[in-house]
Amino acid sequence: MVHGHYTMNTSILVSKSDKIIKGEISLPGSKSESNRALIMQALCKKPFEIRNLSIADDTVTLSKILNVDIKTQQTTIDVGPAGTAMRFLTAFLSVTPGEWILTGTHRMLERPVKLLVDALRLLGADIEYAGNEGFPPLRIRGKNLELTNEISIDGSVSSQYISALLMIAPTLPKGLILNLIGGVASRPYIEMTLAMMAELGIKHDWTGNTISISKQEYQPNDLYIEPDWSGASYWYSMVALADEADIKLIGLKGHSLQGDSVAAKIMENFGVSTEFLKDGIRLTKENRPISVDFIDFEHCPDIAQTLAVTCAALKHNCTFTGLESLKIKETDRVLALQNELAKFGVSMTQDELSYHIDCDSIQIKSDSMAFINTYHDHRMAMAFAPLAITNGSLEIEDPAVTGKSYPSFWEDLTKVGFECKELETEIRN
Ligand SMILES: O=C(O)C1=C[C@@H](OP(=O)(O)O)[C@@H](O)[C@H](O)C1
Ligand SMILES: C=C(OP(=O)(O)O)C(=O)O
Repeated sequence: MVHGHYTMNTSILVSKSDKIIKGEISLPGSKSESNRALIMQALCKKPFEIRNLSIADDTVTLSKILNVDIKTQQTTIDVGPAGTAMRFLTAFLSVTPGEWILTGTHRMLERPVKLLVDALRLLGADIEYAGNEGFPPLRIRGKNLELTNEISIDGSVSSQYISALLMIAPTLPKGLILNLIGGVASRPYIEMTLAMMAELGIKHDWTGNTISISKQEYQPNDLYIEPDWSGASYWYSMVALADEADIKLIGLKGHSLQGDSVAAKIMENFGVSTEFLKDGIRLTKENRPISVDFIDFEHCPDIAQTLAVTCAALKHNCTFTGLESLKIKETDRVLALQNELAKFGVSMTQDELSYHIDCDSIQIKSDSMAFINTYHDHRMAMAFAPLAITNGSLEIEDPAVTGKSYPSFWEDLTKVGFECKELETEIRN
């Protein structure tokens, strides 16, 4: 069985002998909801429980930081590759007494935090760059933030900066008035933050571009974490690529806090029907022509790779927009997609803010054996894996990378008839 502990120098051979997928899958809890719940639990003076907390590496890391490292006053806090942990902790540690160095993986030190640091400094935070200006590592001295209660932030780069500020807002001496300028990217994630805060009694007002939160105490209330819709997107892709499919994803709901639940609507265009059941959702395949040639990912950036590979596998030309934030995630995801799709003769060309997936020179053949590089990005591995259905098999670099959000991914593939064989190889770059 393929599960869990891979070394860096492995790849995985994923094969599928037919185009039929059937089974029941229990996805991990949402990492976004989990990481918010953990921060709010740490900010709440009274205890409460979090049920179905994600098993994602990023969540395990954040939980250990909050429950062990900070409580034992460790100076160096290492978030690894977890972007939400980095951004949420930048704000959290700014109001937590102590002196902290906040750092992460090599890639984390290339992911910008300047807009968030500038905003926190305006509030009175003591943060210095311990490496390059604008990037982690950060030296943070936690204190009361008393300079002002009204600031502006550019909302077009990452919603994580805004979520980070909002979660500490009720604990600030005069609350927070946050003006969003320059647009709002990944908006559903901000709505998720506010909705989860509301579950813990925190009121807010969002009028126009201004979110106001007065000083309030988080009220304890047990939280339930819904399964991960971003992880569900790979199952939608598999169903879209199959000739025959019947997949139940346990626990998912139609009305979700997760913006990536829009996958159900987008994937309808690729012949995937979603039936909402009491205890989950059921995906089935209808063989009909694809009915979409333009998709905007501004508010669901994490499923862009899934859709790019789905289009490539189905030889469907499509235009994507809203990919700006992909360049500052686990890797430059646009570049990574361009490189890996090119291996199949699929191009992804930019025209101002649009990207065209062009499959006219495609070479996906059942006898060709592709090797997919994953660039330390869980979503590269998971987005390409469904291609085993149309390609017969493919080899994917560094299977352990999926642990960031979905550690049981390969094991779940084997449940629906994929063969996943771990291979010892040198990582090919
Ligand atoms: O707040 C969150 O949980 C997230 C917000 C999004 O980031 P951006 O707001 O930077 O797009 C998303 O891509 C990330 O995976 C999780
Ligand atoms: C972008 C992601 O995560 P983060 O920004 O939290 O590292 C992701 O999971 O796709």
